[in-house]
Amino acid sequence: MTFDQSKTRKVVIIGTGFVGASYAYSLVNQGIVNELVLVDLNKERAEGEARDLNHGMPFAFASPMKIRSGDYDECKNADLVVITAGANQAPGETRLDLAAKNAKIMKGIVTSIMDSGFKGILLVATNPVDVLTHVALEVSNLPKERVIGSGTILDTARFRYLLSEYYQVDSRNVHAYIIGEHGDSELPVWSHVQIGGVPIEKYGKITDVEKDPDMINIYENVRDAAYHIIERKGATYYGIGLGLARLTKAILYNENAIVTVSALFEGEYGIDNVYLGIPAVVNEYGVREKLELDLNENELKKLRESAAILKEMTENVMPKS
Ligand SMILES: NC(=O)C1=CN([C@@H]2O[C@H](COP(=O)(O)OP(=O)(O)OC[C@H]3O[C@@H](n4cnc5c(N)ncnc54)[C@H](O)[C@@H]3O)[C@@H](O)[C@H]2O)C=CC1
Ligand SMILES: CC(=O)C(=O)O
Repeated sequence: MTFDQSKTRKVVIIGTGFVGASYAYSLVNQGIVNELVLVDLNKERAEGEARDLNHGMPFAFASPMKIRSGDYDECKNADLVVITAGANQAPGETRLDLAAKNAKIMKGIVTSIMDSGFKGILLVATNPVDVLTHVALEVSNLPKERVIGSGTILDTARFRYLLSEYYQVDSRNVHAYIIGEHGDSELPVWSHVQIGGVPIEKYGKITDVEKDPDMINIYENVRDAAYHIIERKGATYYGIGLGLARLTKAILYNENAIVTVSALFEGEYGIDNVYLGIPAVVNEYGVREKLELDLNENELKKLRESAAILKEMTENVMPKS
């Protein structure tokens, strides 16, 4: 794997807790950026993370990176700013329970980013990610293509992993999407699941995939994965750290990659003015296009229900200007 190093690629991470630090570590391992700046309310923490990461540089696989802690002025010439700051879930809490608290934090952070003169792409991971990406859009006034949420990238990865374990095939040969809310109302697009290009009902010799107990169990384990991990270790971070690195590569290397991000719906699937997880083509300009999946009636109904939940929550917490 070699990357074009002729261009400087600068990323600023806002929030260097579990998620921000895991993402930074993934970037270092994959050598995706040249310059990485860590910003946190807790400046000591950001500085400590920067020092620790720098000490791994002699072991890094790719070209050396410049890593430092800093402040919002660093966003001015950044290609990408990734927001991972804010409260995470306590055991038993839903992502939506964090909405009011994190919307206030998001407003302050995005205002500071924009005050720097930032003109790049904003990527949001803070939960509830769909709601907060919409807040980031409103506060930043950036074009909608350039305000992206990590959406269901992690849920889709969990889904592919669990299917790959069940069928004992490489997860990279499983094609499957989770769409809608990154949260309790998310849904699996069973009608489009393929193993090595073969539809799942044929591959798995299943008559009705939506009613199959093993497949329902897989979906429920995807939906509830964060709860299961938070009960055991307090937070989730490696999976999303790698997912954010994947999105970073898609953006900074103009990959036109199809990834399940949270993007603004504007009438697609009969859904308007709400951010939701959907497979989309992502490149250096942000979201180039959302895929128009041929959803069945049940999937469409569930997607619209998920959208309605998020829309109401977004309206409730959207900061007044
Ligand atoms: N989108 C996804 O798939 C996932 C999202 N998350 C979300 O990521 C967020 C962060 O989670 P963790 O890293 O585990 O939390 P954490 O508590 O470890 O880190 C949060 C960091 O944000 C910083 N912070 C708080 N307010 C700030 C502000 N105004 N400006 C700058 N920094 C500020 C804190 O000082 C802390 O270092 C949570 O909302 C969590 O739910 C977590 C996992 C997956
Ligand atoms: C915490 C969270 O959003 C997740 O692990 O999916």
